[in-house]
Amino acid sequence: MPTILGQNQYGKAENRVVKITRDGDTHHIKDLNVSVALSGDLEDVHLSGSNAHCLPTDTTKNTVYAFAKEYGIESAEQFGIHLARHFVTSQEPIKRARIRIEEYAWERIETSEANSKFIGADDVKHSFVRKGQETRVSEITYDGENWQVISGLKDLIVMNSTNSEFWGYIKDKYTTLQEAYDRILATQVSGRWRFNWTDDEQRMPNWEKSYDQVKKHMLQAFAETYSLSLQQTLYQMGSRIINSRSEIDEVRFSLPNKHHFLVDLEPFGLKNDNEVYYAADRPYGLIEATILRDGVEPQIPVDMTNL
Ligand SMILES: O=c1[nH]c(=O)c2[nH]c(=O)[nH]c2[nH]1
Repeated sequence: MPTILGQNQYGKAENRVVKITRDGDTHHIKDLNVSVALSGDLEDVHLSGSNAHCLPTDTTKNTVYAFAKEYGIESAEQFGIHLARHFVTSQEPIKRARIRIEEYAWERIETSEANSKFIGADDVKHSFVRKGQETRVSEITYDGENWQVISGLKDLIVMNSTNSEFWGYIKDKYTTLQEAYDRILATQVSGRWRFNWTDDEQRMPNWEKSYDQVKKHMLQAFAETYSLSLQQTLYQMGSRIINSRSEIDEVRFSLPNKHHFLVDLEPFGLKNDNEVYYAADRPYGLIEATILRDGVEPQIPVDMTNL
């Protein structure tokens, strides 16, 4: 039976591009997920195996990253218009380009009072929390005598666009990681904290206020820590909570290291001055630890995902 080729399109989907614009020590983020779909005179590619009309999907990916550097990302729409026009006007066989973009919005983390005196500003100029609510979780257990209350959150995404280094680690024959003296540090916080309240109904913590304060201290510690590893940042976040909230004795964090790799733009004659990053989703480093008030026994389960 004869067959014909119907509608077809191709391109690289979900190019995760993060552009940091540095205005002195004030940084701005644009964080996009860009999908390219091209169509045109592509019958031969499908029917005869000739790739003479095929602009590789790999090239469409490189174009997204190179354009982020060359033209910047003013808005998703402007960036999409630029890309679509480029593909259609620069390659004869390409007649139509569809650029789909998801944008993730970030807002600045407000600084603590002590730090604002120190830096003379109300927010940390390179620390961001992704917009959109985290999920708040809690687990309450009662055995007829004692209560155990564990609260927490998941999917709180944060980023420092500077003040993060990672070097001085073990190097064996499988180590290829380059030491980093100025990298992006980003994570999706999953945290649980245990209250020391067990039975006194008169002295119950104010759960709502406690949650807001814990989240605030956690974010401030993330923003204000000059990080030599995510492990060190995690410990600072936990101890800031224990030290500022007397109702909490134990904190556990599970922090995926959301890697941002600098894109090599040299092949296109462009210098990437810590501006354009590829935001990888997997694999990721996973850093987990419990921080305890001195003298207390750990009770938060190690595998928090069941919580
Ligand atoms: O903060 C980090 N901690 C690590 O243990 C680690 N390992 C790695 O490859 N990168 C990083 N970053």
